[in-house]
Amino acid sequence: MIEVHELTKRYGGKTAVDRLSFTVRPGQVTGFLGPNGAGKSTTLRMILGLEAPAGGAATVSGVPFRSHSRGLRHVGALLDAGQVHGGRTATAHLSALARSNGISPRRVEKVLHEVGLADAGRRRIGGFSLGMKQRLGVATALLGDPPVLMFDEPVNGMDPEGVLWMRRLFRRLAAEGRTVFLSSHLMSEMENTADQLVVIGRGKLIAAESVREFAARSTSLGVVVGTRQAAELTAVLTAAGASVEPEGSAGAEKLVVTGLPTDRIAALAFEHRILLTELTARAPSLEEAFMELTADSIEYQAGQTR
Ligand SMILES: Nc1ncnc2c1ncn2[C@@H]1O[C@H](COP(=O)(O)OP(=O)(O)OP(=O)(O)O)[C@@H](O)[C@H]1O
Repeated sequence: MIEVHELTKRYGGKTAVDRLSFTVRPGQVTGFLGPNGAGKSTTLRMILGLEAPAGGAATVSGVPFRSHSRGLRHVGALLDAGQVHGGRTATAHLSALARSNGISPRRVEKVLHEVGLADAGRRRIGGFSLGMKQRLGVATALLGDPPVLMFDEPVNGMDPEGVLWMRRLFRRLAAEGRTVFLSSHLMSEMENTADQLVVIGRGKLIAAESVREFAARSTSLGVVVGTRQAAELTAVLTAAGASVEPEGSAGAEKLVVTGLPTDRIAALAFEHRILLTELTARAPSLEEAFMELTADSIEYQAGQTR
């Protein structure tokens, strides 16, 4: 469990994280979402005690991270995969961490195998691709078999096969009862992976809820109705209070109806003996819901000066 309470961080006059509070529970994958510069990395660094907050506090399994001796056995984190000593081999890197955290050296082979780097253990990290460095970062996070895992933009630089592998890994780690917290600026990365979402913008909490609740928040984009009796149906639906627009060109056989639910549209069509060829509620994608919700908190937008 990760608990963040009123966490605040300022850089000069700028508040990067603003009285942020949320809880990340075990047994689930929780996505940490926000546009670029929202304060995700800063929050993760404060949870890990790598930066001191200006206010508030964060605990991991009930205590501040710094109070955990042999930290890797309590929290595994992948923050910046590029930040490893390039001259060392993967095995040497992991072995040194295992020693200083009181972890059995046998874990090194095991985690290298787990992340698909079993054959690369003797190679120098400096020659690794970005995707391999991400895998090594995951191996480091898993080394101490910790109950809490945090990953900052983990799929950056991974190929599609690697992304799929990571998704499965996150799901499995959560199914094992661990707390799994992943940051991303892309909703599409969370859509098939996360159970819960913590969404922030400009350092402030925007939403903390399940993916399903998040999707339900966004306003419906209307119902697409197909019929060969478009004029007749338009008159009936308009009389019932809906607004009706032809989809695409005027005179089309598809209409976009807002202001009435699908079952009411179907009932009215049935009553007036109008045959429908399609009846589809247009739900916005999670990506659209995310963009709608964070639109006011984007720092840098193309074509706009602030
Ligand atoms: N060391 C620093 N000194 C000054 N400002 C900083 C520092 N680190 C972060 N910031 C600022 O704090 C804000 C939050 O940055 P942070 O990296 O936490 O955002 P993020 O959500 O992780 O973004 P991204 O998705 O781009 O990584 C940004 O405006 C950033 O410019």
